[in-house]
Amino acid sequence: MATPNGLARIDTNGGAQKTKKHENGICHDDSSAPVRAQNIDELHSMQRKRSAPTTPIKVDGGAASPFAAALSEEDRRKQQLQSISASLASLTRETGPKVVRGDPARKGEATVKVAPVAAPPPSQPHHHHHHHVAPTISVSDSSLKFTHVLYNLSPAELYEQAIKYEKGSFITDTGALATLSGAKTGRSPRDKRIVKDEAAAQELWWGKGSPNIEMDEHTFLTNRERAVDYLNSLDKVFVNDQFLNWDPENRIKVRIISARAYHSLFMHNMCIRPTEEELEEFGTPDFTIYNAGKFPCNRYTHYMTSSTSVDINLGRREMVILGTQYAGEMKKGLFGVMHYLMPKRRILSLHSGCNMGRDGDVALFFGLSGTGKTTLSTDHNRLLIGDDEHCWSDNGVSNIEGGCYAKCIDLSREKEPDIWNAIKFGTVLENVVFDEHTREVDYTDKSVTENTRAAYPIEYIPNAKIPCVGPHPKNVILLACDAFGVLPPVSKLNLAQTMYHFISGYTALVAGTEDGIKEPQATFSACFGAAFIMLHPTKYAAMLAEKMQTYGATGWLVNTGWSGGRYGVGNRIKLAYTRKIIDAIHSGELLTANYQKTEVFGLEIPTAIEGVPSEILDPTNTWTDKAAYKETLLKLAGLFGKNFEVFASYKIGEDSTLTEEILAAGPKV
Ligand SMILES: Nc1ncnc2c1ncn2[C@@H]1O[C@H](COP(=O)(O)OP(=O)(O)O)[C@@H](O)[C@H]1O
Ligand SMILES: C=C(OP(=O)(O)O)C(=O)O
Ligand SMILES: [Ca+2]
Ligand SMILES: [Mn+2]
Repeated sequence: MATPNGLARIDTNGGAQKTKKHENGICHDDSSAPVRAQNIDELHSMQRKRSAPTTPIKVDGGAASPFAAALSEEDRRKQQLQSISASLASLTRETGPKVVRGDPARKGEATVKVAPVAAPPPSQPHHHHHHHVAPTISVSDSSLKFTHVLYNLSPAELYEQAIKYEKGSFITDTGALATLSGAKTGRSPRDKRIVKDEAAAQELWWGKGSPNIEMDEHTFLTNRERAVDYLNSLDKVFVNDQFLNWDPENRIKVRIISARAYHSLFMHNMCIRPTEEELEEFGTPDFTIYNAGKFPCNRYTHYMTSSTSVDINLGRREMVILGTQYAGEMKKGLFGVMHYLMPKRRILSLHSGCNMGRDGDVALFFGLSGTGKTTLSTDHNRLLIGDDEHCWSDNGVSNIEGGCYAKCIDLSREKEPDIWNAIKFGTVLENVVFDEHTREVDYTDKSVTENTRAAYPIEYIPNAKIPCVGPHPKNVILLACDAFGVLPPVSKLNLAQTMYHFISGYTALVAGTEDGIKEPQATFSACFGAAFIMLHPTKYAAMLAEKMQTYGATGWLVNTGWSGGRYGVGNRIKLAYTRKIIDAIHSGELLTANYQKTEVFGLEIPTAIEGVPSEILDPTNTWTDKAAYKETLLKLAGLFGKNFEVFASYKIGEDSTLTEEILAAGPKV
């Protein structure tokens, strides 16, 4: 099998061998073709060329079969690059830069040979003239420039790009790509803008409490131009063409144009990765992101409060990112778009994790950031459908994404083995600190940020359910990390209570993590994801109520936060106990348990759960200072009531009795 120079199994035959292999139904796998390369450089160039997944269809140069598809590989590439060039054209220009495929650093290699194929200015004829034509007024400088497109590179290629060109990129001891996101290590919800055109003014939720801060079309175009100009000024850009939503009927095609290999690898992991065939037929994307995050926004345009601007234009189906390199901005930006597109199709978009038991019982895990969606949906005994973003249609649930984005602060192999093991080659590790020499990551180190993250393809979790779809949910679990320590570890909710808590979207986080005890901060985020919803929360709530009723799903409220006192006095509920509670929900054990009702919040709490000390199930037992407990409980109830005031005047669904029941389902102060 080994070739004469000892290099076994490398196809040096330019792909021609591939077509030969199956001739007459016989697989000539053992035939060793002569090495055609004259030197090692040539061999390397062939090896790279053959293996590059940037060639989405049949290997080029292979014996062109008379039965080949109508569109030649070259024409297809040409179309693809023209479409990217059009993407990169600003609005005042007729064309973008001349985009070519491949890394400019690999001069003279085959990747560059595909040549300038960008749309020529309309005044210039396509062919015949090889002499230089002076630019006309309709041609700007940028359309004369070459921008190399690194199109759907593989993780290995993206590693090389990141390590070679991006400061702060390193390979960790387990093979992950450690990288830094720059000054922003979390999302910037206050800098997110939505273009309020006529349709958006009608359809979206605006005003008090809404996350949608308006932007006019002109300001959007100013920012878009700034982003496009920045991207065009670069030698090379990364382009990802991928999908969102595993439901084949409701799949969305997205294109992400970015300046960093880190961003391209992140989206490679987080979106659904197309097969070669799917990429071949990709066509025009439904939505495009221009990520110029390394470049600040123009502070002199309207609406800007900082150098960061994340702008969504639903009409143009575009998103522009300036002044933040935090990669989560892209994934959550697209999630916002899905929160608009899916309800139009009567599909409910959910900020939740999702998993499924071996006998098909599906659970949803709603919750704000840090409450446990990723941790609890990643369960060794169950199939993972997804950790963060889903759709619930008439056919069941589907994951929107192709990957997971786990928090890794204090990550341990013992407590979260599946996430731990997913941090390997291909995974993006953001803002972690590691040993300079061993490259061993210290997950307890918060010196860059507490929001350290790992982004990995969902198949890195051994029991991922691929395709990531499942039947209608049986359990709807609302997660709240209650730093006040007064919510019970688990409560069973009726439908009205489920809606009340879904619309409230409560969690409480600790203000600071150091210098002693600080007051926990209550956060209310409608639908457990106010930052991403586009319509009024009651629209999503009505859809959820209808679906839960139709399919008979049970609601649960799980406190993954404090017990036995507020933050600083009590302790965070042990993850092992929360897992036992979740197990009892999945198994059905909790449906038939004995319940008692709590004061103020009126929650039904079980008296016993296998594997969990019974005394922790009722917070009145765990607080030693009973007066402090009551005071804190009333304080939190007051915050809930105040938050819900804005929703009191809205009707939920067609039936006004449900609305009244929901209003009555809140705490009584
Ligand atoms: N009882 C608990 N339940 C869930 N998570 C817990 C618990 N105790 C500590 N944690 C930690 O809280 C974090 C939850 O974060 P994560 O699952 O990423 O949240 P989300 O996906 O909702 O943003 C993890 O770091 C997890 O280890
Ligand atoms: C990516 C995010 O989601 P989560 O914290 O819910 O995992 C985020 O909020 O930036
Ligand atoms: Ca070839
Ligand atoms: Mn998560």
